[in-house]
Amino acid sequence: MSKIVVDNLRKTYGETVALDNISFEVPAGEFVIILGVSGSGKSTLLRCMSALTEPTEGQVLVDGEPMTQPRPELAMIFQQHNIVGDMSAYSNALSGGINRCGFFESVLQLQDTDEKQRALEALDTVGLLDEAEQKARRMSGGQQQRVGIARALTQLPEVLLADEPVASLDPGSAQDVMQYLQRAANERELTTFISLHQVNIARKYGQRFIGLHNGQKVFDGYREDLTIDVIDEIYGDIDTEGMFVSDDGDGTTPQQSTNENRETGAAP
Ligand SMILES: Nc1ncnc2c1ncn2[C@@H]1O[C@H](COP(=O)(O)OP(=O)(O)OP(=O)(O)O)[C@@H](O)[C@H]1O
Repeated sequence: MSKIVVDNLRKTYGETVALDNISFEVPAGEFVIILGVSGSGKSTLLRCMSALTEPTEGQVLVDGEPMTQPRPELAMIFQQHNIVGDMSAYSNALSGGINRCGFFESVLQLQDTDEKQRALEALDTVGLLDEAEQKARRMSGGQQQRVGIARALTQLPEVLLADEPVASLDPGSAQDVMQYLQRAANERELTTFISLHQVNIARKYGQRFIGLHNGQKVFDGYREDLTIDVIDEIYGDIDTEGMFVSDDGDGTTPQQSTNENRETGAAP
């Protein structure tokens, strides 16, 4: 588990201000959702946190250490999961340990038993142990994303950063992937950051929420504070109606219940 400090992070691309002096602290083990519309700066924030992108100003500290280059303790999961289709789920998961063994050792799968055990445990965490030998390209989009999560877990990270991990999935697969991310974070006590644009999924799984709008942090709080007014501020002029429509199990949308709760004064 690692504590994260984001300190006055600013990133510009020419005239475009992708991140505008973002600061927050996240204690070890928290499950954080970064919310915002396309272009609000979510990917840039995650990329700066993992040192894949160099900030223009400011810094990210992991347990007090500035992030100046990518480190294996921080694993990144992408929307397009970047797994190798011709390799099995197991081989993809095993490749997450490449930082601990040499390139050729990894390509030739000469890892030791511990490494192989880690890959199998990671597949187990994401519910794919029975599919370990399945070629990744024969798997569904949701399963492929879970292979991507297993590969990240084999890295043995302390921090998991997932950039829109469910954006290209159908609603059912999106819920599955979120459940497995939550399970992985809980079982392995990971500090977790997931960027999403779907409010309903964010509310269902998030513990803490950071809202970005035009590169600025407009919200930082917990579920009970994520009111409809806050959501309006994060999403601006965009109609959020469609972002709430999904299977949450009780037949009401979070937007409805938030409105109802506001009227009755109850917590959402
Ligand atoms: N490499 C880059 N070069 C130039 N501009 C960029 C680059 N990366 C991001 N931007 C700009 O920075 C702003 C924030 O982009 P970013 O991708 O971080 O947003 P986002 O919320 O992740 O959006 P999306 O969900 O569409 O990826 C946007 O205006 C985007 O066009």
